[in-house]
Amino acid sequence: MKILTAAQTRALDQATITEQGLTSAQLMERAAQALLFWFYGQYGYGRVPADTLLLCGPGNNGGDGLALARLLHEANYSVRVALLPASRYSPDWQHNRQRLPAAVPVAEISAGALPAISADTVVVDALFGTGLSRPLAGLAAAVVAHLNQAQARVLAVDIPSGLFAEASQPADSAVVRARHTVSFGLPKLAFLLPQNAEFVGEWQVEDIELSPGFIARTTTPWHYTDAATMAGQLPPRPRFSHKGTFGHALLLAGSRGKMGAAVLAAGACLRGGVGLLTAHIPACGYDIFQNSQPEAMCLSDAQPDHISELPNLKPYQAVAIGPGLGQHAASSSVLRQLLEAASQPREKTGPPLPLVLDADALNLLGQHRELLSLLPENAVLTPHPKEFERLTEPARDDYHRLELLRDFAQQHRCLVVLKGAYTCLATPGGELHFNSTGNPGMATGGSGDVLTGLLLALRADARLLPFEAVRLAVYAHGLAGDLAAHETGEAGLVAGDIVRHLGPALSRCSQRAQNTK
Ligand SMILES: NC(=O)C1=CN([C@@H]2O[C@H](COP(=O)(O)OP(=O)(O)OC[C@H]3O[C@@H](n4cnc5c(N)ncnc54)[C@H](OP(=O)(O)O)[C@@H]3O)[C@@H](O)[C@H]2O)[C@H](O)CC1
Ligand SMILES: [K+]
Repeated sequence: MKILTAAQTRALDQATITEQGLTSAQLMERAAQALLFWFYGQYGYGRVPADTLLLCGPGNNGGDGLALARLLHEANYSVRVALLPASRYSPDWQHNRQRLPAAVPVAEISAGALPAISADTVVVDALFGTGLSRPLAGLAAAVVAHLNQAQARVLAVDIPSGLFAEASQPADSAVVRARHTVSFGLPKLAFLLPQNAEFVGEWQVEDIELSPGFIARTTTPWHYTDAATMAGQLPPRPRFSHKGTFGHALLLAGSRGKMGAAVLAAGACLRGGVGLLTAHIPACGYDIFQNSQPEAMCLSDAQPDHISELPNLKPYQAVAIGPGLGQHAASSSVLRQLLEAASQPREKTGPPLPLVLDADALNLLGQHRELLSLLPENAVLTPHPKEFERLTEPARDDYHRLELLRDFAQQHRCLVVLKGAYTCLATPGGELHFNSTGNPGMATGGSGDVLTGLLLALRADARLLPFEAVRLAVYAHGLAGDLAAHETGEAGLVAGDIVRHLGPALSRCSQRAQNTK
């Protein structure tokens, strides 16, 4: 699914109207119907809230609010409308103002007459949408402050008022703190950034049949990976396949006290469908590893507590390094040797050896930035924001972090998985793909090691292109976490639960699953 700018969204509106032979008021009616269904979903037919207040601005966002007020009134909700005065109202606002039944109370907001809002009022925030052209000030800001103070349940129409769709607003500007946001057609970039979570609340996108042709023609760096994107992305295993078909992966992981990271990554790699897995681990971990991962082969390092040797890379189709590695100088030297070896083309024309770098491998890269120039094309890096900062610089805000991320992936021609609530995959071509799966239960030790193992398995599978493999791994990892949380709850979820659910998660992304549905 694409994510468009506010300006592109306006053009999308126009294209939809033209292509489908609609009036703009008819498109607005679709938006209002979608909002009505949200109310039905929340309150059913019999349990309507005692007091629903619609705050309506002067543009089409306010027009949506006015249309919704009519529909709610017709559905026997007790509604009242408060209008923000302006010198100009959009034509569709005027149309819906006229259609509002006289029985619905309407008041004009003024500084001395802010609408009454109690904690029991359900408030629809239809003040400003994607037409916001500057931070809120004056009366509009006063209304928002008044609303936020009331702690009422707020539904934002399209986007919380005062929030820009794809840029930061000044730190102290007024923005509605919504509990729910119902948006139309496509998600907005703003919804995916942690700095906006307090405003956006729970969000959902409702289909109002916006022009698919226009969306397909429109270019954007931002994408949202959802179930529809991922259906059929994992190719079926051919009947006459053998373990060599799916690649032999090498995992360099573990140090004294951190062998669990190696075990979890290995478990994920095996559940990710790899043909063969060899783990190279410090000698202290040999029994631990062999006992817990009998399906994997194990190479023991000469050093008891950390990795100091790079095995011969010839047998392997992909290598991951980092989980539980530690930051010993000898392990740093192994990382350097690995990068040097991987940056040489394997065969004369073939692609470089697929690499996955995680955890301490990233910290070591941050300490030795000269190594960045050795990264082979399409190397996969999986930093969380702090690790990413060590590779680049502190970000001013979440939008700036996205710029740094995009630049880094383009400059080093690598695939960067910036981990978070909406994990963002940056490609060498400058695209940013936000992931939709996952839950806060996955914010627990070992969860990243599981992702590394799964990435290793899918990068070893030569049937998948580098970007496809990484996007699939990120999505399936989050989905496995979601499936696991159904059983354990979020608090009770541990990384091993994610490993156990990788199989079902991957099969939801497989072609066979799609065909049999
Ligand atoms: N496909 C869709 O997404 C659909 C969206 N719909 C809804 O339409 C809005 C966008 O409507 P638009 O009229 O473009 O914009 P707004 O309603 O957000 O507001 C525009 C008016 O507000 C003024 N404005 C802007 N910023 C401020 C501010 N800081 N303070 C005061 N006034 C402001 C602006 O005036 P200008 O001076 O900037 O010209 C306009 O008067 C979208 O969000 C959806 O809710 C459709 O209904 C269906 C399809
Ligand atoms: K709004």
